[in-house]
Amino acid sequence: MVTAQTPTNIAVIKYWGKRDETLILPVNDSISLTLDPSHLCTTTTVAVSSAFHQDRMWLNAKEISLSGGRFQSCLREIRARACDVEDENKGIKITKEDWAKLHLHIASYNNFPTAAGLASSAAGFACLAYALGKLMNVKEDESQLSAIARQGSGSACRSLFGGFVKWIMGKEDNGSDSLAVQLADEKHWDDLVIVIAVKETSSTSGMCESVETSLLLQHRAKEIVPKRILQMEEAIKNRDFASFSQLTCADSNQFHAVCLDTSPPIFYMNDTSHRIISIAEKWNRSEEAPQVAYTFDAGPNAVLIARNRKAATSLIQRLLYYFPPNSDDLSSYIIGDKSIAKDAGINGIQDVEALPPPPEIKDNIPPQKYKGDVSYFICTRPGRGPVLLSDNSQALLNGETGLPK
Ligand SMILES: Nc1ncnc2c1ncn2[C@@H]1O[C@H](COP(=O)(O)OP(=O)(O)OP(=O)(O)O)[C@@H](O)[C@H]1O
Ligand SMILES: C[C@@](O)(CCOP(=O)(O)OP(=O)(O)O)CC(=O)O
Repeated sequence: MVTAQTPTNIAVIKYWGKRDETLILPVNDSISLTLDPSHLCTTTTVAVSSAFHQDRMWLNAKEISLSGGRFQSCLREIRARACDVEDENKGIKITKEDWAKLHLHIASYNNFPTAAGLASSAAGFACLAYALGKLMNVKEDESQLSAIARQGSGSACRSLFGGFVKWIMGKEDNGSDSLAVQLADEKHWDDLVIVIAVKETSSTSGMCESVETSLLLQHRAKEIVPKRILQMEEAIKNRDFASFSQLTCADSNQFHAVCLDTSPPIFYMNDTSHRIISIAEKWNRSEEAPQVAYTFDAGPNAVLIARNRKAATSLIQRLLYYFPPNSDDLSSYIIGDKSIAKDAGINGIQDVEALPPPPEIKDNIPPQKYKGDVSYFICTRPGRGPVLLSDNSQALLNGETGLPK
């Protein structure tokens, strides 16, 4: 039995469009930032036993079917790379050939909402590939494992590493060169603070329709992204926040423009998303240098990246000014790293009510507030890649029965 923990990630140069739907091969490279797994992560336990009669999986304590093509691809690919496992003390001997006949039990838990626009599929499939790789003594490195996670969900391949990660689209038809590499680890640019404004919605993907109908997508993949990838790599290398912010915002906006250019058009952002963009743009323009970058995936949640802690405290003040909570319970309104709100002088609802309008609001009429339009905020930072949890008390399967605890 093996238990692993894997982070989620947010793309700053987006993946949108596949050239192969089954292998999940993209039409362009993408770059992401891995988020701290102490705030958003998947934990997965995988177990093997000759007493198991079939492959079974439990997600968030409910049994789910493994018959889908994406799960089957991951299981097939990992089994094909399994090696001998021998542990004399535990009396375990499994040969390379045995793995094809043995069945698996898998239990996984996301410490954040599943299928709500927070990239559970990314953390989930990365954790599955990583945990199975360890269980089956797969000798390949994280990049090779990323090519397996990719077949579960494209963005999952980028969760095999911490820090900044690039998914290289690759050229081969069989997908062997479509994998993730680390650009810089999580310590390289650890001033950054991430605030996610969450409005939970179920996610639907219109990626396939975009590929079929959007001319802008073709132009983006061919002409825009290749240059942006180079500029983004340079910005990350130099910790150049002005370029990083400009590229991140422009790429998110272009991805949503592609969605609008799809037939029928796809709208992922809502009024709150648009308001957050305006707040960030207005604030950035009022300062000498950009303080915050924004990016949105296939849903309305805003992912805001502040240049440092000081900017993050100013950001949280602005966000709470415009989007005060519906209830007086701040502890469930700001989750994750609560120290940012404390630094911003926000200890209770009275501090939110006392916040002055942001200085960039020039006219004397206080701007409108949008109470309750954000469900909650998650404060986090750049995070590390997958790890094994060796303490058996953290396992999600019972070692005796092989069933969820
Ligand atoms: N821990 C997990 N282990 C394995 N698979 C998972 C896990 N969590 C989620 N998934 C898979 O991902 C699917 C949800 O992916 P979906 O893309 O709908 O939502 P999301 O990734 O949470 O949000 P979004 O893609 O909009 O950011 C689940 O139905 C399941 O198949
Ligand atoms: C908008 C995105 O978040 C798209 C992510 O798409 P998925 O990885 O969820 O799609 P599949 O490969 O079909 O599983 C941008 C990104 O993460 O790069």
